[in-house]
Amino acid sequence: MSITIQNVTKSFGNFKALNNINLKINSGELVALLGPSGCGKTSLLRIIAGLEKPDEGNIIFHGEDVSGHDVRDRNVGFVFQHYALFRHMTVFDNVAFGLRMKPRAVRPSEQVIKEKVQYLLQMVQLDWLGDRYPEQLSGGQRQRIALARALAVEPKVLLLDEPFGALDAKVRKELRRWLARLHDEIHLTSVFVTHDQEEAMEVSDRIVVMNKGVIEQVGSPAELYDRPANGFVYHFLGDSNQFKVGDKEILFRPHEVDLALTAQPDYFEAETLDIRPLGAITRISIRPEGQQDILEVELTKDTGVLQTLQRGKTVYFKPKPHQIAG
Ligand SMILES: Nc1ncnc2c1ncn2[C@@H]1O[C@H](COP(=O)(O)OP(=O)(O)OP(=O)(O)O)[C@@H](O)[C@H]1O
Repeated sequence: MSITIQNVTKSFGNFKALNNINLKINSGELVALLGPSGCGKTSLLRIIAGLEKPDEGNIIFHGEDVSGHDVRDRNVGFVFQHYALFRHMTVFDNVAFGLRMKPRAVRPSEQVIKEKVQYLLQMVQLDWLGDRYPEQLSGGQRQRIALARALAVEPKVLLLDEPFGALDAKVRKELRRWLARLHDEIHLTSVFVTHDQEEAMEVSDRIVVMNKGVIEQVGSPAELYDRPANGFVYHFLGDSNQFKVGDKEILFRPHEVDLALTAQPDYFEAETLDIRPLGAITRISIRPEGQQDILEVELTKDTGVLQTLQRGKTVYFKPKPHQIAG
């Protein structure tokens, strides 16, 4: 099921939360809406779902304009960050809920429901938890059950709003890898809201970078990282340094620098402020001669210069600046 978003605009009072959004999401794609708080990600997701009406514009599911359709008729599954499971129901009953609520004419038999719920619980790898109640689960398990519940009614589109936002960093990482693998298996058209660039890069086929109600750029994680359309995308997609050379500012990422212990042509002098081994990489903070701003440099831990580099000592650096289009 492809999704086309056409000229969508939405205001709350005088505030334009979405300004003429156009986007095509291909069938089976996993797309992240990425941007800072308040940029309009959730509003766009709610408009796709039919939970919110745009002031202008259309939502088209696989060639059919669903703009006038109610949320119930759009066949979308949701997982929200705080989308609580029903507390008084077991895990099994939570997942079965949507199927049991179907109109009698299309409702599957209890036997079919049972098989389906078992299958879904296996898919989220929690089939041994069917008899438990939500409060007896960890946060990560609850989110997986919420996903199984969303998938039970065989939605055509899956919408996830910061589904792992409330979890600790390690569980979050595990769950997003698991989600990416699951998506590889079932290929359900999915849209996923996050403000975390690492999450977006790790999970999605394409990323939509949003800012202040508009789309800044759409592309694969590698495209956005290597060829950002503007400074906003560049800064949002990873750590960056700004360095003044004369009256020009150059931008580069921490790994886009060479360090040397002796003066070389095209290298700038700096003071070594800090050296932090972080596992596979070592992060070095340096302050260029005559400047206030501190620059971050990242080298792989076996880089030769690290053998002799010392805090407080002079170092020479050569940025490999990034080209930003536009
Ligand atoms: N129901 C509403 N009434 C008034 N303003 C709203 C409403 N919903 C959203 N907004 C405003 O619209 C803007 C976009 O909100 P939205 O929730 O879409 O942003 P977001 O990118 O999802 O942000 P976050 O990451 O913080 O959830 C925000 O400035 C928000 O305050």
